[in-house]
Amino acid sequence: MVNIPVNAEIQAVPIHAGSAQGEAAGGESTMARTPGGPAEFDKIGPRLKAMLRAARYHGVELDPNEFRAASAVPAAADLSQWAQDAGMWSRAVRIRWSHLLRFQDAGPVVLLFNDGGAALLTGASAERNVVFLKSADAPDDGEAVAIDELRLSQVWTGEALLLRTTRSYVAADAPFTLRWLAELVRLESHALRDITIASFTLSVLTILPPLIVMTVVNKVLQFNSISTLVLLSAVIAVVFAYETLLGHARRLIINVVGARLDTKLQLHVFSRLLRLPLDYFERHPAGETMYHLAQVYRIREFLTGKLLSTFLDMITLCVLVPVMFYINAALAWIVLACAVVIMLIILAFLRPLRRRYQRVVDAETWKSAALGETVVGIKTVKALGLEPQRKALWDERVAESGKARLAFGQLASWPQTLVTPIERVMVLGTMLIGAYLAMNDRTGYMVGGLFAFMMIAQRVAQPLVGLARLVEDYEEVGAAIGEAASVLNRPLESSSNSTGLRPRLVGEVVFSDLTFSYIATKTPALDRVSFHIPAGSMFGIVGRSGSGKSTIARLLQGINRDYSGFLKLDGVDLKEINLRHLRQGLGVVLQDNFLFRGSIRDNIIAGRPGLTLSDAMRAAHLAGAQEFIERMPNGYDTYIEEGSPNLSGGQKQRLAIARALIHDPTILILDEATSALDPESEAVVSANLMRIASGRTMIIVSHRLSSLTECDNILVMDQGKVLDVAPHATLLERCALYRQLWSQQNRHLDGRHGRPVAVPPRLV
Ligand SMILES: Nc1ncnc2c1ncn2[C@@H]1O[C@H](COP(=O)(O)OP(=O)(O)OP(=O)(O)O)[C@@H](O)[C@H]1O
Repeated sequence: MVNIPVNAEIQAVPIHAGSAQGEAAGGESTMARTPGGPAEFDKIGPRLKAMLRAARYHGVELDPNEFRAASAVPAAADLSQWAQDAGMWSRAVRIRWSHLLRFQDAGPVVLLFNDGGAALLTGASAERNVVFLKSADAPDDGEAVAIDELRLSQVWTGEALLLRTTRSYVAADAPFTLRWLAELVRLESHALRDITIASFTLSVLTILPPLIVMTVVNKVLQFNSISTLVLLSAVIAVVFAYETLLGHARRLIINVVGARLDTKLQLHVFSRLLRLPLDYFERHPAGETMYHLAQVYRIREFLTGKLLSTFLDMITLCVLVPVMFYINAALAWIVLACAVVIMLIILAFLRPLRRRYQRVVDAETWKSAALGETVVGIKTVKALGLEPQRKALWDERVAESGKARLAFGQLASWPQTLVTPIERVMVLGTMLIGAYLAMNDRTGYMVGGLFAFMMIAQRVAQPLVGLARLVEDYEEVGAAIGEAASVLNRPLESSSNSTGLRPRLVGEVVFSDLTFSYIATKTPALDRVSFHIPAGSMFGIVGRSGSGKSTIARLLQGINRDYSGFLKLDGVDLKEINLRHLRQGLGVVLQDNFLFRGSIRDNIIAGRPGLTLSDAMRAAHLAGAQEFIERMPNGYDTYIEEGSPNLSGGQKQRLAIARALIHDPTILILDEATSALDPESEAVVSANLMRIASGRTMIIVSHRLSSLTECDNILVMDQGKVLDVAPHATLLERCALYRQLWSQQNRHLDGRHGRPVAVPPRLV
């Protein structure tokens, strides 16, 4: 690693050969991949450190756990990708000394060193011919060291990483609006420029055939000029060949632009969807969300289809309209007048059409919600024989949407009906008037001109009508943008995944005077709740149904953050902690856990980087799942379908526990995780609880008091308030509600219905 002495003027830079290599290889790659354990600043290698500091200067907190290295020593490209993934603008560049001298007041630039180290370039002085470097380890207020070209060249690879916050609207946090879409299109300006040039050229070429026809009629036919005919044939052949090639190239570019826009839109939509708060998904049916998001495809089709083709048609118009006036001004005015009338008709229908279309959107939303709900709840539908009711609901929703579509279609056909005769007048009317004018023309040139005009008028009519229709289509797309925005523009879970503190988590939890109410509820779910969970302890939460147990677990996961009072994790306010960092330190097992389609191994690893089969086996062993997995035909490669129908409830639950344990979380929350298990499965999980708990804070929410007796402390909740916190034995003595719950659950073991005699299961 290159050590840059603090408070030193120009001096030799000592190099500890190999040390950084080792640190980078050992420190970065293992830390970056260590399951769960948040990488600590001190333990990561110099290149990551330098990047963290440079990003911090721009207000962005990079996460070392998200760094993906292709090689042991982090390469410039990987580092740059890391910053880009966090939403920053970053480039890995190879630059010369003379360029370094230009970084006088820019933000820090990361310079990579030959030995795997790195430093921050914080400024430069062209007069003194030095740059100012700071070691990645130097304190924030430490002075930078002036280094000259010779000394830097001994250690520097010539590579630098430039970073800044992105200024583009096409950023992950930007709202989904027309402006955002326009910016998305603008980013394709090179391709659009090429398309425009090609279209303009093609438009110019379209003038030639009518002019040639005019010449053939006026000159060749009238004067029998064979040589002119031959020349015109040659021109036509060249024009056609050129037109064909250019048309092909234009289609190719349009295709590429379309695919790129499509990809960007889809990536953006999905990344925003994932960052919506859980609250949103709890309040909106899955079908509704999916329908709204499906509207994004209509927007994309509009952008790359109608909008683009109308834009190209406009180029054609700009070229053809002057030619039309050149050939015959009177006829040209007739065409323009017709176009204006068409435009007025379509504009008159816009408002009523918008209203009817809104009804279609509403009906479709309800229809999709019913479909989604039925698919998600199909087990309940079948079990309770609710098919007729669901069918009746579906029939009703389909009828409503059919009615709305019919009403819209009927109204939408009116402008079409009114526009068609005017379109005909535009073409045929001009022909008749043109023929009349030609008959009275004494020059003899009018006939050829009329042919040419007819050919051009046909080409002009289409774009003019298309332009009018674009306004109508825009209404629909405006509605589609509104629908997609109604999902995508909700407040996100955190302003950005790249902000917030990333403290080292130990597992101490403190609730102090915390009050929380769910939206649109009157009574608080938690009312001035205060308690303390020491790091590494086992903490139980009990209480009647609705007393606020799961709400405590939700707040700990940062699902809801709008509470009053304090919730601190290792002394840091939870609201200040980076959400992704927080959840990486947590493991959560719920009563009903969703397993994804894929192998058992994939489900346990759940796509976390750097984890292998042996990590999955270790977690499965800890969760008591190893034995049944090994008995399965394909062991860890056994395929699980969506919703895991081929696993029992107990097996599913143990897999979920293994999945929560694989990244070695600092805090493990079991929210009614064993409540629905059969006694045998529960016994297996309980038997492993102590082993699972070792080295971490365990929070167990449970109705079954017998599974909490080994806890260091048990919190008794009632109607959102803390009733008591104490170990099992103490609670039995002093907490009436706890005693009552205990005796209710163990009545069968105690004939006297009084003092508990049940022996809780031993946890081993
Ligand atoms: N998403 C939500 N939106 C609105 N209110 C909610 C929501 N979740 C819970 N509540 C309300 O908050 C209160 C506490 O609920 P919570 O789920 O925390 O209780 P609990 O003790 O875990 O209950 P149970 O043991 O039945 O799971 C209840 O009155 C419940 O109706």
